[in-house]
Amino acid sequence: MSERLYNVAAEQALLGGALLAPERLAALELAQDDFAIDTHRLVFAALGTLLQHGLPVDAVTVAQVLDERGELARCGGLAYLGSLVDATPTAANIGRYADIVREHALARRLASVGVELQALAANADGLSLAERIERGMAALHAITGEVRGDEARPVAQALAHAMQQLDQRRLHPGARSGLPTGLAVLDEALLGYQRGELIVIAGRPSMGKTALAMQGAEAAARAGLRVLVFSLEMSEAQLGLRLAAGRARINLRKLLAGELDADEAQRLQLAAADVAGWPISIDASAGLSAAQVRARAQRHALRHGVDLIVIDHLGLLAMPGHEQRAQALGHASKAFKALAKQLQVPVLLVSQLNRDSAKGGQVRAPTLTDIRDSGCVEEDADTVLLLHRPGYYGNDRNPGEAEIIVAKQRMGERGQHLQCGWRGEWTRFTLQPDPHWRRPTPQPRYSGLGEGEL
Ligand SMILES: Nc1ncnc2c1ncn2[C@@H]1O[C@H](COP(=O)(O)OP(=O)(O)OP(=O)(O)O)[C@@H](O)[C@H]1O
Repeated sequence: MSERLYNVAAEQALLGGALLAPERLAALELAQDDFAIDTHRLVFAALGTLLQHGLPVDAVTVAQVLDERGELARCGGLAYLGSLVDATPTAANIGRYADIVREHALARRLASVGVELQALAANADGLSLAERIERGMAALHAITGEVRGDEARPVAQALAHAMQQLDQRRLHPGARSGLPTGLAVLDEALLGYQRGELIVIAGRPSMGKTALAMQGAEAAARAGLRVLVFSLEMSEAQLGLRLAAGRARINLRKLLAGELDADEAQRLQLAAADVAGWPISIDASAGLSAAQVRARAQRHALRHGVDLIVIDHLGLLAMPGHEQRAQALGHASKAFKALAKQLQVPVLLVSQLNRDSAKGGQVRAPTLTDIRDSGCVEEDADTVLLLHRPGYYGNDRNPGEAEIIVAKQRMGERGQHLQCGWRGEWTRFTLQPDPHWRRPTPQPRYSGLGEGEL
């Protein structure tokens, strides 16, 4: 074993400190495997037995237990235990010794994951590449979990943390607990997009699902938070342009048609420079499966860190051939919920609802039952937002009116219909519909004038 993977002196000092101040051992939450040296594991186990039975702990009593187990000679006898105590003048630094020992233990675990990764690469089990990557990521995450202390916590500890957060909120009323959504009404209703949650943004085609998700991405990025977008529908360039046009409040169609005036062109330049500085990464690979999205997100999080993930959209994910569609969608939503929890980030999942036929220019607002076609999405999501634009369907409603229906929310009121505005030319939701919108006056019918009279 490489010397970098263990530290004999720290292990000795830790055991010496434990013999001097055994009462401090319990709080250090060490395990036998944390020691690299066999002898030290035996000494630690003997110490634990004495503490468990409430018996006094010192070099002599530990030697006694080791002797009863026939392990004393292997451990260098009472002399070795005495030397551990002698070499440790005080137990004051025992916490630091424990940290060093634990860090080396994690480094050894990392090395063993390395071996596991090599075995996965060799693929003796005949798994798909995506499955092997996912298993590798899971093995690595098991270690990162230990680094961050991500294990079961007593409810008292979890509650103390939550109460602290509530206190902060009481001191700063109006402050969000989650990430900014980019829309004030939504910030208020949800208190922001919450970490660890799967948030589904659903709507019929062209309702502005991508727009709302990207407004959240923009708001997060502008606050310095790192965003990862899986764009299965649009290329990186298209999405980048859309962000810049939205930022500059420029009509995307005019931009694409090369019809910007000098002022707009300058605004676009400035906006593009601004957008280029945002911490947004876009993965626009086509045909990714849910397992691949999850594995890529985990890898990205390890390398660069991430605060928000956007997946646009569920229906475009590649589904494993052997699975029924509903089953595959169910696996996808479960994978994304697990991802949100594991990385402690909000995951915004865009999902398309079936087109509904307009009756007399009116289309009913979507409801939760409309997403039942999408497997267990409704069950797995923490929050479901349904988008509706009554004016989209060519009736006399203002096309700038939009409604965001909070159809599901785990920790808050559901069924709220949030009224806001929509500016199609910027592909953005706004606080209010455009107040200057007027229904176009119907064109006079052809009146039978002769050509010369026009
Ligand atoms: N230049 C423009 N002027 C007016 N409206 C526009 C313009 N560009 C895009 N839009 C509108 O934006 C909407 C599309 O926005 P977005 O892509 O966010 O919706 P979506 O729900 O994600 O769409 P899809 O179902 O196609 O994935 C459409 O209603 C479209 O008409």
